[in-house]
Amino acid sequence: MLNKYARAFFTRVLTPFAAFLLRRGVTPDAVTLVGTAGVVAGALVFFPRGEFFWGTIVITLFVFSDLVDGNMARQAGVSSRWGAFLDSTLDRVADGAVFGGFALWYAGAGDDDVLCAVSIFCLASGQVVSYTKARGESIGLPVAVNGLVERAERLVVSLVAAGLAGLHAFGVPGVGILLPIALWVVAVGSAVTLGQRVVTVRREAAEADAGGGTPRGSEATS
Ligand SMILES: CCCCCCCC/C=C\CCCCCCCC(=O)OC[C@H](COP(=O)(O)O[C@@H]1[C@H](O)[C@H](OP(=O)(O)O)[C@@H](O)[C@H](O)[C@H]1O)OC(=O)CCCCCCC/C=C\CCCCCCCC
Ligand SMILES: Nc1ccn([C@@H]2O[C@H](COP(=O)(O)O)[C@@H](O)[C@H]2O)c(=O)n1
Ligand SMILES: [Mg+2]
Ligand SMILES: [Mg+2]
Repeated sequence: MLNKYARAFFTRVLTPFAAFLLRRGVTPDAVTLVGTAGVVAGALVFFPRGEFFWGTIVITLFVFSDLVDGNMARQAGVSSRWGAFLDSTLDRVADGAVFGGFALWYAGAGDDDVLCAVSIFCLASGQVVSYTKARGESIGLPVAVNGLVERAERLVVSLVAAGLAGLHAFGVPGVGILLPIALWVVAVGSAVTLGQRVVTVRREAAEADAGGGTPRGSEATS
């Protein structure tokens, strides 16, 4: 949903900044790499210590690089298969760090086994949700569904909640509950999204197989 409705807005807002970086000789790949490093550092330095406010601020400063890199590549006319691969692969790394950071907090000083497990479920299910699309497309299917909770939703819901929960450290009462709520929402939403994508791939695969088309890709039927 956010990908559909918010992307156009952020493209407009970030285009001048992307153009500025290109003029300074910065490459889209550099933005992809630095952005991912910033998200990973923000998540793994701050979240395991329960410093959710500062962790979220650092991550937010870097996570928008994921919208800037593609914007730069398109403006410069250098969009490439390598860039697409790098972007998607490093998205998985960044997501792993964010939800891994939550899991480390709950496994340590946060001391909550259930929320640790929910965080790990968010991490794993998010990766599988993305994999369904990548694998479906690799065997020549359109995978014409995005589902309830895509990556943008997973990040926005969990980071907004983490940022607000972090205000607890500044004396704001009652905000600590927001992060557990968000993690449960992302976990349930990811499970629903996984179901939506699997059902779609099953239908598309049945239609393609019935049509007698040859599956694309060397491993298509493995
Ligand atoms: C006093 C208050 C304290 C609270 C502070 C909180 C402030 C911070 C709050 C929120 C910040 C969260 C921002 C998160 C933005 C995430 C943007 C982003 O990275 O989106 C990525 C997404 C997908 O990009 P790709 O096409 O490159 O990725 C594909 C995707 O990963 C697929 O995965 P799947 O969906 O299938 O699981 C893969 O299949 C595919 O391989 C991969 O290529 O981009 C979008 O979706 C575009 C829309 C982005 C919408 C962003 C909305 C932001 C909303 C609120 C922003 C709040 C701004 C606050 C600024 C504060 C500054 C300090
Ligand atoms: N280093 C990069 C990063 C991205 N691309 C291209 O942009 C597409 C992703 O666009 P986003 O707006 O989601 O970032 C990606 O599929 C590539 O075509 C690139 O070339 N190099
Ligand atoms: Mg990107
Ligand atoms: Mg990306």
